[in-house]
Amino acid sequence: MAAASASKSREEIAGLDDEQSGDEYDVLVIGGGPAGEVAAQYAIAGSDRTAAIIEHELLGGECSYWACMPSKALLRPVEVHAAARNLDGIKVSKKMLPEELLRRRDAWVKQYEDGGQVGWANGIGIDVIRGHGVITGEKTVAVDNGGAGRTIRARQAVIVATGSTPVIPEVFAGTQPWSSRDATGVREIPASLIVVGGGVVACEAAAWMSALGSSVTLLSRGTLLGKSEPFAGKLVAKALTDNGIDVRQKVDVTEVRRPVADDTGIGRIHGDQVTVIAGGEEFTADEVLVATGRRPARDGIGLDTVAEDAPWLYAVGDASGGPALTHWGKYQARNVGHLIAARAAGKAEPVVPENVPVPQVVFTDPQVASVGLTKKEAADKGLDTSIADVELTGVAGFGLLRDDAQGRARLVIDNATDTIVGATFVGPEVDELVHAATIAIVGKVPTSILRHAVPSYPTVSEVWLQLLESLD
Ligand SMILES: Cc1cc2nc3c(=O)[nH]c(=O)nc-3n(C[C@H](O)[C@H](O)[C@H](O)COP(=O)(O)OP(=O)(O)OC[C@H]3O[C@@H](n4cnc5c(N)ncnc54)[C@H](O)[C@@H]3O)c2cc1C
Ligand SMILES: NC(=O)c1ccc[n+]([C@@H]2O[C@H](COP(=O)([O-])OP(=O)(O)OC[C@H]3O[C@@H](n4cnc5c(N)ncnc54)[C@H](O)[C@@H]3O)[C@@H](O)[C@H]2O)c1
Repeated sequence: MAAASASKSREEIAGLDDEQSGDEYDVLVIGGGPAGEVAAQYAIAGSDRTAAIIEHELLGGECSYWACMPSKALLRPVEVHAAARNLDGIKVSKKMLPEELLRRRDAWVKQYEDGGQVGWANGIGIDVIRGHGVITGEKTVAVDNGGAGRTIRARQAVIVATGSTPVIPEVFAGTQPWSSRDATGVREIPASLIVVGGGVVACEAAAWMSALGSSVTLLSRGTLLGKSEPFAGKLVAKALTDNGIDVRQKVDVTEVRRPVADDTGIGRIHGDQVTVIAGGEEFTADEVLVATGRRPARDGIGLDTVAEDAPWLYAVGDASGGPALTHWGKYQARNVGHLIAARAAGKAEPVVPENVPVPQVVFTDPQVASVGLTKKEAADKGLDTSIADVELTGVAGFGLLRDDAQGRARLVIDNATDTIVGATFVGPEVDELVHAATIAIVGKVPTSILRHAVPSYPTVSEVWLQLLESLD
């Protein structure tokens, strides 16, 4: 499943097959993750324009096979198990079933086959071209598929949707640590695992690897989920610790030692025991997962051959450098697709509002569901705000969810407009709560009006009543 050879030079790729260099599409997309797929779809929808997606691995991208889908397929049973273990009237075994969990993961990643996605693309008139795409000049992309190769021209637009790659700090050089692909694609469950990082991948992966039976130590340079409201990281750290994970915060990794093995296949243990020195202490484990962020995959795709502001060149998804989230990439892709379609049809360009808030759900237990600005981000922007804080335990519907339910919610309100600019909910199953806040922010609904949005009893949404009344 490795990428088609990227080792040929751009000149070699460009000259691979002159016979096929007459290929043309209206829209060419490099990278078939969720953002690339949606951009292609919207760019040609309802027209006779043509589009092709160039993909060097699996159509569907990181999200479908190595990120969102497998991680959530693994985390959902963990959450349901915790809920069932904490509900009077239900008795369940303390044990999870690791082999069954991995089978569920395999089903959700379609056994790492992309036939379904290719069928979808072809069904809506998008061609899928296998190979590694490199921009070689104006509106021109060379495709290296390890064989003849092709040079393809775009009549209207080239969209870069190449995703992102993990950032591995220098201290891990030569130690072949696990990346998020190994954690989501786990085949050999290490008896002990060190997770380095305190962001979303680190927290989620610590949770599912612990449920699979690994003894997990999490080493975070800062506090957990440092980009969120501080209470989110605190509640998640407490829950991970209560579940037997050794959480160390504010420790820096200064040294890593490990003899590596020949077999470093995805999800296999990559070598002998690893020793990590962090915060002056020595930690030893069977494997180490590095989850220290990602960067846009923009190297080696020929962007240096063209002006980045060329009017025919677009970027969507993680490759754009915006928030690295599937739903955000798809939102960008819908906007870019609509824009390309409008330009092709000579119609007015669609208007995209400014400051659209970014939502995110971290699928730990408790979950962290947030949108827009944190209290600190609002203060940094110079906004005069009011803060509504509520313990979710005071909400009847929340208490009914499970006997151990703990959580907290916060609204950040801009006093100048009396509208919400940020919201965070932390607790089990709060994921669906956040969209109400997203709608309130996008709709700029004043809190005086929101008071007339009556939540049903006894649902968790009653937290909205308490949040708004706490402002009085
Ligand atoms: C472990 C993990 C869990 C995550 N969970 C969530 C989640 O729950 N919710 C969420 O919103 N986000 C989640 N994310 C983030 C999400 O996966 C990304 O934001 C999303 O995949 C970005 O989509 P994309 O289309 O921009 O890029 P990708 O999904 O990375 O797709 C890019 C595609 O381009 C291809 N490609 C790259 N270069 C070339 C080239 N030169 N030629 C041809 N093809 C190329 C790649 O093979 C790939 O298929 C998670 C990330 C990780 C790591
Ligand atoms: N549920 C979701 O929405 C979801 C799930 C997983 C990933 N993602 C997205 O994928 C992207 C990547 O996730 P991530 O967790 O890798 O990144 P992140 O940016 O969320 O977290 C990176 C973590 O690594 C730490 N770090 C950075 N450099 C370090 C270094 N040199 N040494 C030690 N620690 C270091 C940071 O302090 C931070 O805690 C994010 O944008 C995230 O939002 C989303």
